[in-house]
Amino acid sequence: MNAPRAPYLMNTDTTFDCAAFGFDSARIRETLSILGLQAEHAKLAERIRRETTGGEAKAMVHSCCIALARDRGFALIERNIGIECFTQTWTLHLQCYGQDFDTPKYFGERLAIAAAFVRAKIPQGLLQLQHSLTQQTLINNLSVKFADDTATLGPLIDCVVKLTSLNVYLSAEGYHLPQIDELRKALTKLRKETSHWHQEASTDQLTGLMRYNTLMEALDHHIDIAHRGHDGRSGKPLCVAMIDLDFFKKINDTYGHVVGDFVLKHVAGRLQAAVRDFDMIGRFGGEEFVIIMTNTPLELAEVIAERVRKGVMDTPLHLKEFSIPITISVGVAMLRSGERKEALIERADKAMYEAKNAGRNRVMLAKDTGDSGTLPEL
Ligand SMILES: Nc1nc2c(ncn2[C@@H]2O[C@H](COP(=O)(O)OP(=O)(O)OP(=O)(O)O)[C@@H](O)[C@H]2O)c(=O)[nH]1
Repeated sequence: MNAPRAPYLMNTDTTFDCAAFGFDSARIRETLSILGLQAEHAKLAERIRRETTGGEAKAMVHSCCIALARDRGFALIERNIGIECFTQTWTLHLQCYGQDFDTPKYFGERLAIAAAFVRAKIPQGLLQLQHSLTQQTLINNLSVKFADDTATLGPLIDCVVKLTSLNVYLSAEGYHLPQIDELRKALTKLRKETSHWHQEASTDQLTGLMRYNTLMEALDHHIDIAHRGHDGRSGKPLCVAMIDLDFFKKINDTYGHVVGDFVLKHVAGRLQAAVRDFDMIGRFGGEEFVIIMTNTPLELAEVIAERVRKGVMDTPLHLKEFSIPITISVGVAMLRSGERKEALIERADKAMYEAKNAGRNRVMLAKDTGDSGTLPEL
């Protein structure tokens, strides 16, 4: 006889797929082996069905239910599952007691029942109590039936205890999966929120570029990498470009502060379009930006800075009837051996002011940078 399906699972989307609960055939075998359940127990279970549960299942469930009803959680079964459904399922399980206990179907159904209990918000203890009452009733019945035949009674009781262990174990596992799923969902949500807040905290609201603090942290980090493992001569080249908009005050004065903000946003976009994917751009403050170029010798940094300058110059901002020409002045400096970020930024800033003094809209290199390709000594 095939094990009938538990009634209160019929209207759910629950499958009896025990693989979904992490039970493949190897784990089923392992579980049975740990619990000491073997082929002989199939025969013993069949005897138990014949002697007791086959004909007395209904009466057994009825007496167990009286005991179970004393538990406060029982009201939840009444409300969320329905007593008839619950007792029907229990009766069916008793009628098929231990049948096919070594099959994925047996495992899947018990795991799914526990999951249905979780969904119905019924405490795990109640399901465990149900198993324990079943065991007790079975042992009582068998003890009465085989009072004079302890040789038969012993293995039957052993079989009941082992099958109860299996059922209790499966109900605990079935309870954990939805709980782990919930935890996983909560964790994913938390991770998303954290990454959102991290993004918010590290991004300049107006331009979408890195904020000053994040930019400086990144610079510190990459300077460490550039210095690390070298003997003062063989570190990886790192360059920074300090960028300042030309006559930005005039733009503000002419078109207003709001348009000035649009210009800053527009320039940020141009900078991003002109650099390489791995270059880092941040807003240094007001109308100043910084590009960090890792693993980049000075000649290459100059080429990139020139591309950035041209990109901004060639793309005026079109806003309503206005076409606002924008230019930038850029100072580029390459990290020297042992140099910290403050000194590096200062040299790039100085070069940028030289670009301003030389007529603006140009790129100037910090003079004392030394040979490109290696970190020059101080
Ligand atoms: N719209 C807008 N303006 C800003 C912002 N931050 C700074 N500014 C303005 O940027 C202008 C910078 O002006 P200055 O430092 O005189 O420099 P400049 O006019 O660009 O001239 P040079 O740098 O010498 O070419 C000031 O008017 C600031 O008010 C901002 O977030 N939005």
